[in-house]
Amino acid sequence: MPSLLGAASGFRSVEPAASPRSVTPGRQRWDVGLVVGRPRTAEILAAALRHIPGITEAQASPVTGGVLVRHDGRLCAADVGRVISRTVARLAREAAGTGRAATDRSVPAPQVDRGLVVRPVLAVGGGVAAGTALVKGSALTRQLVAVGGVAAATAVVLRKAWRGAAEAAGPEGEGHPLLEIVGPHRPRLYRAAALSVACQAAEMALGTFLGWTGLVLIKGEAAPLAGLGLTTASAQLLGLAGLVAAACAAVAGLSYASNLQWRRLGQDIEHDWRARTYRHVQHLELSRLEGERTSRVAGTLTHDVGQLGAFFAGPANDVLQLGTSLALLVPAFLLLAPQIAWIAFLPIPVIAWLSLRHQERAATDYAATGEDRARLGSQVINSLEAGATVKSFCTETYEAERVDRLSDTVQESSHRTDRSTLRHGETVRACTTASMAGTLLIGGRAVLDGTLRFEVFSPLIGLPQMLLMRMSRLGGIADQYQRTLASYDRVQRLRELPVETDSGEGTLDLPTVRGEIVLDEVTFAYPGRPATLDNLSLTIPAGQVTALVGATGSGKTTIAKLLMRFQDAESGRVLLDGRDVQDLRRHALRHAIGFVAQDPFLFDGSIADNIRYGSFGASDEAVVRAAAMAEAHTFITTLPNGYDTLIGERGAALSGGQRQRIALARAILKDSPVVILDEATSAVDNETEAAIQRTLHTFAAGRTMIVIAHRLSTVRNADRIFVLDKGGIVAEQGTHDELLAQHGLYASLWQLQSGELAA
Ligand SMILES: Nc1ncnc2c1ncn2[C@@H]1O[C@H](COP(=O)(O)OP(=O)(O)OP(=O)(O)O)[C@@H](O)[C@H]1O
Repeated sequence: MPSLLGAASGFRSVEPAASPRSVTPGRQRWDVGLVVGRPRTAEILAAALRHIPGITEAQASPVTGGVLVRHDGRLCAADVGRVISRTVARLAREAAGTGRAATDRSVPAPQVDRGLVVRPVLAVGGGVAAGTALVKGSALTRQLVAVGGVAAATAVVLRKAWRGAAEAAGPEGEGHPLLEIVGPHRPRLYRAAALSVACQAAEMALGTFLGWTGLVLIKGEAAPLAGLGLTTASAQLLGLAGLVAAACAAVAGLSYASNLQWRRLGQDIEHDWRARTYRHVQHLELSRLEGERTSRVAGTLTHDVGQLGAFFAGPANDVLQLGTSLALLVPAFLLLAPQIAWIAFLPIPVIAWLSLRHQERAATDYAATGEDRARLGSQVINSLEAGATVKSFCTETYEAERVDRLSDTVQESSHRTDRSTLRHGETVRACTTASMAGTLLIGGRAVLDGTLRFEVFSPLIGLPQMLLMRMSRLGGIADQYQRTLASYDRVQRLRELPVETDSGEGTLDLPTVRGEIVLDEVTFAYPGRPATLDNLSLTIPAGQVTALVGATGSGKTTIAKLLMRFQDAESGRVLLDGRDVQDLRRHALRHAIGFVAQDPFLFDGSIADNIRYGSFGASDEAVVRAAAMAEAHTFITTLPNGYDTLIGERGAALSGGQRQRIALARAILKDSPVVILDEATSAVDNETEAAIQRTLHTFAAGRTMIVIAHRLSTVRNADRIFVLDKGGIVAEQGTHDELLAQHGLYASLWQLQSGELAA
């Protein structure tokens, strides 16, 4: 284990706070305040957790303080919790400073930062020089030293902010998170930036022309215009009218063009990230996808991705305009009125420092608010989807209270964030106002003293005000920046989930697939659960109907999942026509298998669209044929719009049996050599099921069909029946008659069910 001292240097007091955010089988999310803003600490915590046997993956985010841990069956949820708490506590203790050196070789030893030596020397040298200049120098030198001090402070603060954000992007980051967000759209970013700079310059010019106009009215002339040959006051006013009109037009045109570019950039970024992230989500391993809350994933794809674009559509433009104002104004002031430059720009480092501090403090709040919102969204969707269950149990009030409680939590965390954001905004505003007053007073005194000419001071009064007004928006910008980083972190976490990859490149020629399936000593366990299948071996012959029946939870569906590679066996092999399914491309394998799940999913659309799903080129006739085979045609034709009937979300406008028949028709239309029907007709009546079996008899010819069912009448005609018991053990096998003759589990189940039927 590493000594954690190096990572945590710089802590004064550290609370070992670690609280669980969500715990699901095999996966936990925790909030660890200790790592917020401390990338190296986060790195070491993750490395330490990864060392623990049973923990398969650990990530810690220095932006949000979120720690994600995945573990296998060796650790139960409580063990993982204890391990995280203990590790965080140890990290905190070592952070407090034991004086021991880092010992873990897995974590790189801290590099000696040359800057740590050079920077203090420069700072002391600069300080001595500045002090001497202030004591012994002329008035002008003193002013210049003050301006230099302001500029240096600004540079230090901004540099720290930029580096802090870049470090927060993590060691794998290509650069600053904002540049990573922009990605391939940098050309548009540069175009938008150039237009903003031009627009800002035009605005400054406009401000100057207006200042000159005031000067002409008060003093009778503006010296710079006299140099252009405009000697009389009226000629100067006329010239200024033209200049102001031209500057106004330039500002309007450039502002329109730059805003358009920024907005386009925001939309491009949003579209790009959404498309890329959604594509990634579509290719996630099914087990990973099932481990994530749907509403959380949906929230990331909508709200968080939207936030990435929104930052560039608005605040990024503001930052650039601010930068341009600074770049133009600072030299102008230094050149024309160095006496008042320091007071005009004093708020800049102060505001930048305040913004930075606000950003650090708000990071955790934003992450927490985001999580609370995700939980609320998930609960709302769950409650709405469970409408019938809620009403049947009369739990409307209970559900409303659950949402109320979560909403209260969101409200509280939002209040906290809002309070600190507003406090920050108002502090910034107070600083800018104080500076404006200071510029007027000190500049005015300099004019009265005769050390500053009124003609010079007058046009300059308005310009810093423009800048400082803009600076008052820094609070909002820092707020948006923080939200954007938090959103980016959530998007990245989603994109870090592993996608399905093909370990083998094997393809299948569908017409030649016979469909023999062999499970050879297969063992499989879901994360954090005991083994579902324990050394299971069975052979499903090609071209026959094989049934899997048995106790609920005995692993029948799991066998189907292993065959389709929704999950992979821990040991043993699953073979299709003698080839290990892991050597085949997943798409090739899945094209060869038609699957009707226990709870089939129907999309919001027409019946025809749903049957055609996955076989998009199928003709109308083929759709009708498949529906007829699934005994669905008759009920479909009785609907007012027939095959064009819209069935609502998840097929809500159909009965359970009708939904199953649509799903069956979809699998029939796929026309694959292997078909798995997992309780595919459990919701249809006996008569319809008998009819389906008659038609499926023709369909099954030459295919391998696996039928999973609890209702034994569904499987009695199967060529072979496997009776599974708990732990995925084959308790009995044979035909219906053979199994009855064995007087075992199957026979007693049959007696029970046929007795029920007869009763
Ligand atoms: N995604 C999952 N994560 C964790 N455990 C799971 C998951 N899916 C299934 N299980 C567990 O695996 C075991 C086998 O489930 P499976 O669905 O294969 O059983 P089954 O025989 O098809 O049951 P049934 O007849 O009720 O449909 C059960 O104990 C179940 O709780």
